Amino acid sequence: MTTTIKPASDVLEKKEPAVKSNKASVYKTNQLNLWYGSNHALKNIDLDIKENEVTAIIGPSGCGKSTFIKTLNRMIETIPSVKTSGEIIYRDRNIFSKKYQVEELRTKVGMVFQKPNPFPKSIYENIAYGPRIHGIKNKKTLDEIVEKSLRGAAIWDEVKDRLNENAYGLSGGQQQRICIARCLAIEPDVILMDEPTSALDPISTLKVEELVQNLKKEYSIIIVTHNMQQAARISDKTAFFLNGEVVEYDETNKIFSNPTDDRTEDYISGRFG
Ligand SMILES: Nc1ncnc2c1ncn2[C@@H]1O[C@H](COP(=O)(O)OP(=O)(O)OP(=O)(O)O)[C@@H](O)[C@H]1O
Repeated sequence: MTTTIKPASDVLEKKEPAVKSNKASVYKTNQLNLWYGSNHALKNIDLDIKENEVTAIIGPSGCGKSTFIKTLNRMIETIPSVKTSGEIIYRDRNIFSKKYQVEELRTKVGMVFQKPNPFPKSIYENIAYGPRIHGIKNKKTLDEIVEKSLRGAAIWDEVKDRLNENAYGLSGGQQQRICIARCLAIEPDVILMDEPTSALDPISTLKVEELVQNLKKEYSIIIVTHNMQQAARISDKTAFFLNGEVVEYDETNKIFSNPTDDRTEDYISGRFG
């Protein structure tokens, strides 16, 4: 019997990037580091985040999830002790470049926070506020934007007859969808969500999760969550952060069914965190 010896090129394992996709990138981070004073909170983060997907950021408390997501829209730079190195490329431009105006970035990248934070204004004014700031004054146009945004956030039917009431009179879950509608009103490209359902009851959580799934047809969504079932349910890709590093970044199915790194396995199976 003869044995065929394969050429070395066939035998050597080709090193492929963990996440392959033909979709365009919305964000690419290259060797991103961030320090709060001497605390090295983000370490050499290289992530390629694709458009029209839901990307979940998971990991134990203090691993840098919120820091990372806030860095993506430059919210973090308001903290005086913060220093960064590396690049964040958003649609082909480095957002750390001195020429990049933060206001421009914020029109493209909306953010939804852990606690619903509507303005103490009417439901209508909450949504019309952003477009007004961007110079839209025509009442009919504003009416259309308000309706479209509230429909987009799956809350139109619940509030259409009370648009002039204060948004504070809504439930927490409704307020969070108002905040999402407020975000949609400026027609962003990306929506960043920092634990958007952690203050909500299970039914409101489900509504927001369904909404996120629908929104990815038009937007790219990056969501920080402590809830691993949520990450598994709604995201396409998952990045597992630990001590400021990305341990593993891959298709969500892969991360939750067959992770490559033992630390990912330990975390998702509840052995720590
Ligand atoms: N404003 C700040 N000033 C100084 N250090 C901070 C600040 N915010 C976060 N840190 C530190 O940066 C590290 C990462 O914190 P971060 O809030 O990003 O973690 P996280 O993964 O979002 O945690 P959690 O799940 O508890 O919200 C921690 O060591 C934290 O103490």
